[in-house]
Amino acid sequence: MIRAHELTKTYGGKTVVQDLSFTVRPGTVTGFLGPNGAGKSTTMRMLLGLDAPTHGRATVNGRAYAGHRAPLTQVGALLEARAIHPGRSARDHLLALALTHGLPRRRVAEVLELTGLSGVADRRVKGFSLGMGQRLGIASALLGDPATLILDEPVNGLDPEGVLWIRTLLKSLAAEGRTVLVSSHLMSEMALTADHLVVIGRGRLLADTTVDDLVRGSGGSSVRVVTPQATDLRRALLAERPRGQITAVAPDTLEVRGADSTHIGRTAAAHGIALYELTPHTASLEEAFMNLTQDAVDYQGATAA
Ligand SMILES: Nc1ncnc2c1ncn2[C@@H]1O[C@H](COP(=O)(O)OP(=O)(O)OP(=O)(O)O)[C@@H](O)[C@H]1O
Repeated sequence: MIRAHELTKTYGGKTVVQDLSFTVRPGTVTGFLGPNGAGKSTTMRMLLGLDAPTHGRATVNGRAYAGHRAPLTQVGALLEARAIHPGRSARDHLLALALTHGLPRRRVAEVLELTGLSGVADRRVKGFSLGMGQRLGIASALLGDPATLILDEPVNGLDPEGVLWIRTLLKSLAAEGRTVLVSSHLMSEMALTADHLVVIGRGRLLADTTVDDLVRGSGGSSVRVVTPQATDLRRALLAERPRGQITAVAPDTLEVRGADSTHIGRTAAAHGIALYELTPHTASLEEAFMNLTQDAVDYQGATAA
């Protein structure tokens, strides 16, 4: 379990994380999302005791990170900036980590196997691809068999097979009852991996909700209707639900928000209106994220007119 309570971080007068409170529960994968510069890495560093909050506090498994006697057995972390000695092999890197933290040697072989690195365990890290380095970072995070994992952009640099592997791994770690907090820029990937989401923008909490509720609540879902009686259907739908939003995207095509396809189909049947097409469109997590964060984006590209 991870708890952030009123976490605030100020750098040289600029507040980059502000009054952030959330709880990450065991047994689920929680996605940590936010536009570039939103404060995700800073928050993760505060959770791990690498940055001191200006105000507020963070606990992992009931204590501040620094308060744990054997932190690697409590929290495994993968941060973007990794410091791995390039001349060392993966096995030696993990062995050094295990020995300095009082962890059993057998864990080294176990995590190498788990992360698919057994075959390259004795190669020097300096020859590793980005994806292999990422796997080694995850192996290090898992070394202490921790109940909580905090991973900053773990799919960075992974190929599609690697992305699938990490998705499966994170879900199985959560299914074992662990707490898993994972940041990512890839919304489509988070939609497949996470059950719960904490979304921040400009250092503030924007949403702490399930993936389903975020998508549903974004108002992005609509139904596309093709009918030769578009005007009649629009009138019939508005008579029943005056607050519904109906946009004519072509003379015979309506985009309806605020009514599902069952309701639209029944209304059309009741008025003898023929339908040629009735297609529900559910907003993607990407769309929901854009809706939620559009006012909290620091670096926005110009939109073509
Ligand atoms: N050590 C530091 N000193 C000054 N400013 C910092 C420091 N670390 C982060 N910042 C600033 O804090 C803000 C949040 O940065 P952070 O890296 O936490 O965001 P992020 O959400 O992880 O972004 P990204 O998705 O781009 O990695 C940025 O404006 C960044 O420039």
